[in-house]
Amino acid sequence: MNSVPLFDIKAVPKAELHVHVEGTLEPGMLLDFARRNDVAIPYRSMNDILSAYRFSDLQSFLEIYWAGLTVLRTERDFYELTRAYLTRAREDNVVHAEIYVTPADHTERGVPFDAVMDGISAAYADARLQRDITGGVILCVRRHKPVEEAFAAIEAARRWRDGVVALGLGGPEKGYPPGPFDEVFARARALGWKTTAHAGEEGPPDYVTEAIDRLRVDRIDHGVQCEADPALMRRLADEGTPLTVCPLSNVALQIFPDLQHHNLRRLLHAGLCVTVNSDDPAYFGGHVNENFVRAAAALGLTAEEQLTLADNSLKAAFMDETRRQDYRRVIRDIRAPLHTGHLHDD
Ligand SMILES: Nc1ncnc2[nH]cnc12
Ligand SMILES: [Zn+2]
Repeated sequence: MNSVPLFDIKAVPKAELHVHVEGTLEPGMLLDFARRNDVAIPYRSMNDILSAYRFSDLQSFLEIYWAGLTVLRTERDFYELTRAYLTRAREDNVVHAEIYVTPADHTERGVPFDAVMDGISAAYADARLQRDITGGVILCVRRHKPVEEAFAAIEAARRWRDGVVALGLGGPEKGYPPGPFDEVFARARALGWKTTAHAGEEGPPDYVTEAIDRLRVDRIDHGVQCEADPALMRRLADEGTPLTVCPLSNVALQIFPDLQHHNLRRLLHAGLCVTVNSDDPAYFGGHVNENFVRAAAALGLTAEEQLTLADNSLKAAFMDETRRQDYRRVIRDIRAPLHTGHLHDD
């Protein structure tokens, strides 16, 4: 008799809520796009690229990531990049994906706003039909730039309203609290948009509090630093504010020394609505299922805990209600035999 649990995260439908499309640019694609668009890059081979991908903190990563995204120039590039991500995500049983894109990182290099948004929107339209995956763009505004840039991005993006699921805040965190963006976020809310912000990734718990109180966000991206503030932890649990946690990203950027020291399980047990995401999978070593599998192995996450994490992603998604309930029912059906002991291979 064998009692190895038959649990495979691939069988579990899930939403990915925190992934930067520019961070899905795999090294092979980066080299191809550089060649196709005649963009000079500091790498000649995959090995050059892979040896550059060692980071000491968020800033050291962002510098490499900003250099990499300069190879993206045309609508076709954004289409192919997004299509490749959505195809890969569907293999992980992602049924709904909300991808961050930062148009200002591209428009400041002369890439038209339309090329970014049209390319991504076309990839979503095809993926919806061909792969039954839904979602859309989280319009990312840059916290280290003037708020005027953010207001302009919102106005420019209104033409793609059907494809934009939310406004988000990203970029270097330390020294850039979210508060100054309060009116930007109020504008998004007035347009009926959902909102989210990176906070408490490497910045202090106060930034999480500020994002909730001043930006009035629906979700927090990362948020792992909240543990240093027990009152904030209780508040996040009581208010059910979802955290889009990215375990492999946090280790790659040395926020935790390794996955064994990640606080994901503690946050879950404190009653927070924690989700698992990839952030920048081409840079941090894995897509969403890899994040689940590696975190589960390092932290001893049970099947029950992993199902809760996946269910939280559906609860926290900005998605169609019927579709949400359909997939939450699938998770309930996977969960049921756990309680009757039939999951074991005996
Ligand atoms: N982890 C991260 N934090 C802030 N901004 C980002 N842009 C891409 N990845 C990011
Ligand atoms: Zn991020």
